[in-house]
Amino acid sequence: MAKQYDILFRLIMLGDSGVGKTCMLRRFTESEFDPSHISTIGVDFKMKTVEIDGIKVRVQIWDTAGQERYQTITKQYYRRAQGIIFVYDITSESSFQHIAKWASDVDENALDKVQTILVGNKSDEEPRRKVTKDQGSKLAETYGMEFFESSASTNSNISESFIRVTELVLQAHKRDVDMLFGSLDDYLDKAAQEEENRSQENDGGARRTCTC
Ligand SMILES: Nc1nc2c(ncn2[C@@H]2O[C@H](COP(=O)(O)OP(=O)(O)OP(=O)(O)O)[C@@H](O)[C@H]2O)c(=O)[nH]1
Repeated sequence: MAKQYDILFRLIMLGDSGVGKTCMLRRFTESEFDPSHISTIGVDFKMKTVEIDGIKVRVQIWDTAGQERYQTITKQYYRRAQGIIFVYDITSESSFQHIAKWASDVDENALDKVQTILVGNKSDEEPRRKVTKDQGSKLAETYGMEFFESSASTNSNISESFIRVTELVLQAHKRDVDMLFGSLDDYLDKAAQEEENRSQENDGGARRTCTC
């Protein structure tokens, strides 16, 4: 059977227990909202295919447990993610403060090239708001991330957040994607050129230090 997508990326959702990670994911992948809170145990995942600039991207989205006791397990998934969605709840100041902890865990465990965004969920809960939009946006700026406020309940900014992080991942891996879509000739020419460069370097005895 023909492949239904062109490229696969892994995204991971991180944030305190109860901020709405599972609800956001269900809203995005199944267009559903379930108001009950059944804490995720360890890690769960869902898939969805989105089309960006004519490229069919299959996203595998890992929904992690926010509870502290599962963090040894969840950290093992960080290195395999190309994109991360940090989530806090706009009605919970502590979930917002803990973003610093989630971000530092990612610094220690994730890939250098990983793309991140910050999402303040439950924007429908305006009367119970504890974290202003400005605070969210400033924190995101500090970490060099893009920022969204979303609501899984009213379906506000849910697909926008998931699609944006996928676009960022796609841009960050543009070279691989171009290679995938370039003609075989281009690919072979490039491989031959690289091979030639390598053999010239070896012949000259020159050694280069990779700074990547
Ligand atoms: N008002 C409102 N409630 C929400 C929203 N998203 C989630 N909730 C509620 O918040 C609670 C927790 O949602 P979950 O999605 O289970 O939270 P989680 O972050 O996955 O929690 P863990 O699995 O324990 O890490 C549930 O009772 C949801 O109904 C939202 O956008 N608005």
